[in-house]
Amino acid sequence: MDLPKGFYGITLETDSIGTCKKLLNFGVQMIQYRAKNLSSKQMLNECFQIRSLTKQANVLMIVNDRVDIALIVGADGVHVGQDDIPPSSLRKIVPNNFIIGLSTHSIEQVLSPEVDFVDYIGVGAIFETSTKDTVVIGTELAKQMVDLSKKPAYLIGGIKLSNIDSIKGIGAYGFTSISDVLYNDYEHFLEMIKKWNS
Ligand SMILES: Cc1ncc(COP(=O)(O)OP(=O)(O)O)c(N)n1
Ligand SMILES: Cc1ncsc1CCOP(=O)(O)O
Ligand SMILES: [Mg+2]
Repeated sequence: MDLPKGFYGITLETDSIGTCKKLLNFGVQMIQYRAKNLSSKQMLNECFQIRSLTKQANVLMIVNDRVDIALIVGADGVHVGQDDIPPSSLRKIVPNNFIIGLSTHSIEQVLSPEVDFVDYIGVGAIFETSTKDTVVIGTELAKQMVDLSKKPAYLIGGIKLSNIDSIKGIGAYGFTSISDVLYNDYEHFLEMIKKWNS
């Protein structure tokens, strides 16, 4: 399956199953399981449930950080950060066609040879966010990164209905938004998608 253009969903750690179901009801085509504070056993249990839900819906499932869990549950891919196992090493243990995503925060990271081993990059954080303590790069640097990227880029970080107009000009392949999508209703999500596509 091709990587979906536009929205890429990410679950909320406090209710991974509920937020996965919400994203599925919204019609999201790719969902990342993201939990930073659970035990491996809890994560595995949740990932088995999310694999079953996403499989039924024919939706791509990506696991954040944990390639071991992704492989055990039969997820479609893994998303890693700059301090995780590098994509070139991951490729040695994952099946063919396994999706690998990599977070990037600078031009140097976008031009790194590691990007040759990934299917997409994450670019951010674009704006301030309370979801993660992270560097904020702003829209100008994000545009330069997207322009230089050989791979599809998803924008992330502080993206909301109220600021989505200001990121459209970046020309990214897609975007993700955790809190603004998951703390609001379907109408809000539809408005966001409408603005992104306009
Ligand atoms: C699509 C996407 N882009 C970036 C990230 C952030 O990943 P990372 O830098 O590893 O931070 P954590 O999500 O692990 O806190 C992402 N998860 N997804
Ligand atoms: C995981 C992550 N990586 C960079 S910013 C971020 C959090 C994005 O969450 P929100 O959409 O709620 O700002
Ligand atoms: Mg990570």
